[in-house]
Amino acid sequence: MSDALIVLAALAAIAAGLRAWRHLHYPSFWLAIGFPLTAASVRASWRRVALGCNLTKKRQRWWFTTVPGAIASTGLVKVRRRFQRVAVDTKPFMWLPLPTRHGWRVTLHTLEGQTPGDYADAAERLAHSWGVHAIRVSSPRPGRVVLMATMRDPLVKVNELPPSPDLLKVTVGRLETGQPWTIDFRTVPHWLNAGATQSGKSNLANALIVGLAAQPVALVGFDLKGGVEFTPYAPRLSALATSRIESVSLLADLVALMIDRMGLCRQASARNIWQLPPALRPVPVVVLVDELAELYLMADKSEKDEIAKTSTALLRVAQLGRAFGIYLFCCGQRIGSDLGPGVTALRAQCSGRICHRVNDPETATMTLGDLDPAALASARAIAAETPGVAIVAGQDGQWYRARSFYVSEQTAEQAAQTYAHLAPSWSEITTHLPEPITA
Ligand SMILES: Nc1ncnc2c1ncn2[C@@H]1O[C@H](COP(=O)(O)OP(=O)(O)OP(=O)(O)O)[C@@H](O)[C@H]1O
Repeated sequence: MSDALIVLAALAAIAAGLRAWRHLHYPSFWLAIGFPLTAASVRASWRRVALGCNLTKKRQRWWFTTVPGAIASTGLVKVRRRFQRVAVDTKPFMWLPLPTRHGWRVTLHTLEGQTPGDYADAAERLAHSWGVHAIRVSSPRPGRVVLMATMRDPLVKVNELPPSPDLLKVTVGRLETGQPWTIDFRTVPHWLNAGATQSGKSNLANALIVGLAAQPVALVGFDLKGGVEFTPYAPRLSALATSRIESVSLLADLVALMIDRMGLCRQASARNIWQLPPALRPVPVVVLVDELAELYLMADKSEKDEIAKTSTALLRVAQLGRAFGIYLFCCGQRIGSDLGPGVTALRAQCSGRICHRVNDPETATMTLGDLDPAALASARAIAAETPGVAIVAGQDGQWYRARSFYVSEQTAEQAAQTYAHLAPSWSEITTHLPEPITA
């Protein structure tokens, strides 16, 4: 009887302990106990880890060494200790690790002949040596490398979409560093968002619509999936094209609007609309394109002219739109050079790149190819079970693994209804424009 009671009491104590552990505030627990232990072990193991990851260099040092001396009367060889110059393995100097929300970071001084690329190549080996989820490498200035370690994948669960009060700036998710993932059209005006079906492209577009809906911007949609994606958001859209024919005319409007704004800026001696006095400044326009490939696919030769017009107009918007407050966000399952030179030229204009899970290596290469090859490898490794995870490049010239906040169609629809009164009418925006020449 008493044994059973002891077992029960022990089980109750373990259960209570586990509950308390689950409710511990992770960062404070991490700061108080986890981080000091980890930092000590990182510092203690640095020589071995650097040696194992080929990050050391041989340097000549004055060192006490043992050399064979004279033969003693016993017949044994006497050893002598001598101070002499020998080649020793030198590890890069490591500052004290600092705690971050999801792990730690540490600054290193590179050794002669080393580049940040050498550390990026060794990142996976470093992560395995220290038993962490991932190591990311950045270089704040020449001669310095920062290793950022994440202890566990911070993208397994991301929180609710926060409000986005700044104009043309939307926090759409979280980066693997724990920082917010922000799309800021004024910093990076044009974006390519690629991903296979069910990879999370539309979810990201939903997050953008929810973030921008409350802002004084005009939203324009090109929904080449027959309107199924953006029609529910029509109350907040100023214009929506759901077919190639409608796209040709809407793009002609956008080009005419851009030319009109050019004239306005020229008259006011301004280089862009942001230099205009607020009273004269026209409303910024964010153009959302879903299924980019549909704009370029040709079923028969009769569509050739239409495609050429669409392609040229979209490219002009991408080339000149930034200064005149017209921004692009283009989504596509497949963005390959086989779609024609228009796509390749458009891609070159889009400095913001988002690559969700993709089916073909070419789309990943087209989206991220001219970035670090490691970004490409990371994009190919995105699992189907993690929709919304993407490799993101843009703002600061670096690439990151990130995950968008989950935003259901219902939430985006509700935002579109709530802020429908903020949608500028397209006819008002374009009323003073000359008739576009479509022939
Ligand atoms: N960040 C996310 N977190 C959790 N679930 C997500 C996330 N993003 C997308 N999902 C889930 O993945 C599913 C597919 O997402 P979404 O519709 O955005 O994919 P898609 O790439 O637009 O697909 P398609 O090209 O077929 O329209 C959604 O039903 C949603 O439940």
